Amino acid sequence: MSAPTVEAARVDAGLAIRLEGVSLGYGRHAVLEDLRLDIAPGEVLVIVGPSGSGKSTVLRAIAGLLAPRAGRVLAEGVEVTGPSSDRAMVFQDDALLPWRTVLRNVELPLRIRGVPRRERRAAAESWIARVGLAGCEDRLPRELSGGMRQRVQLARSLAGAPRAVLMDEPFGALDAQTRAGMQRLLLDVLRDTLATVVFVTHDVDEALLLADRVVVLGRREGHGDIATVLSVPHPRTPDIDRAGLRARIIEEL
Ligand SMILES: Nc1ncnc2c1ncn2[C@@H]1O[C@H](COP(=O)(O)OP(=O)(O)OP(=O)(O)O)[C@@H](O)[C@H]1O
Repeated sequence: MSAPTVEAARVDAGLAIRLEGVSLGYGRHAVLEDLRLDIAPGEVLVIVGPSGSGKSTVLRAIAGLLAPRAGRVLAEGVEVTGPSSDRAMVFQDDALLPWRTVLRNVELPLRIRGVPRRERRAAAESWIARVGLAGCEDRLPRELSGGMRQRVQLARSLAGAPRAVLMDEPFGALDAQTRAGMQRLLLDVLRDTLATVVFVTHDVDEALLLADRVVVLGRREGHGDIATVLSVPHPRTPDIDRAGLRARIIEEL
């Protein structure tokens, strides 16, 4: 049997993700209960909510890093029981391997998929150029700025052609200008990928800029620790009442 190629690794559809009555927590601490959410293939779904509302916890469950206490997380109808290269994570903290160069970090998901050396090098170089880092292939992560390291993370997560990209405050540590540049870059690269994106942020304006749909995790009176979910439709139409939508999200927080 021949080794898989980049072509074979490329997917032509985003992942459909379903949270079916999912309850999540740590030890005796319940974080969320009976969460129901359908994320459509190719959708950019942004989760906002106050600190501690469980945004990262939901993302971990979708990534297969945290098992639900009740209910199921389904990817394409199949229960998620662990991590998969189909679902790539991008973290706020720098999750690059510090001893590997930019090129070798970006190549990693392709190597894991068994893509032959020459092909994975070409794909990694093309992604590095795509995120504006051509010429930095041989640098180590510590030789890069925070914004550049996030670009490498983005390139690495997309190089493996995942069907879903799960992003946990990826731009949270960046200054305002670098952050705005990364948001533009993300919108640009997402146009060319069919991957489903689940993006966690504190920032309502970032949510409105990136999202097809925004989910607000918020605490409601009488629900104690248990958060509820509110979906705000956000069609990409020029006449959308952004101010009204923003006010509504802030009201729910
Ligand atoms: N590994 C863990 N062990 C125990 N409790 C945890 C763990 N991770 C998170 N928690 C708790 O679960 C709750 C939800 O945390 P989570 O990180 O999902 O919230 P968040 O909305 O992402 O917060 P933030 O915006 O501050 O990152 C919090 O009360 C937190 O203290």
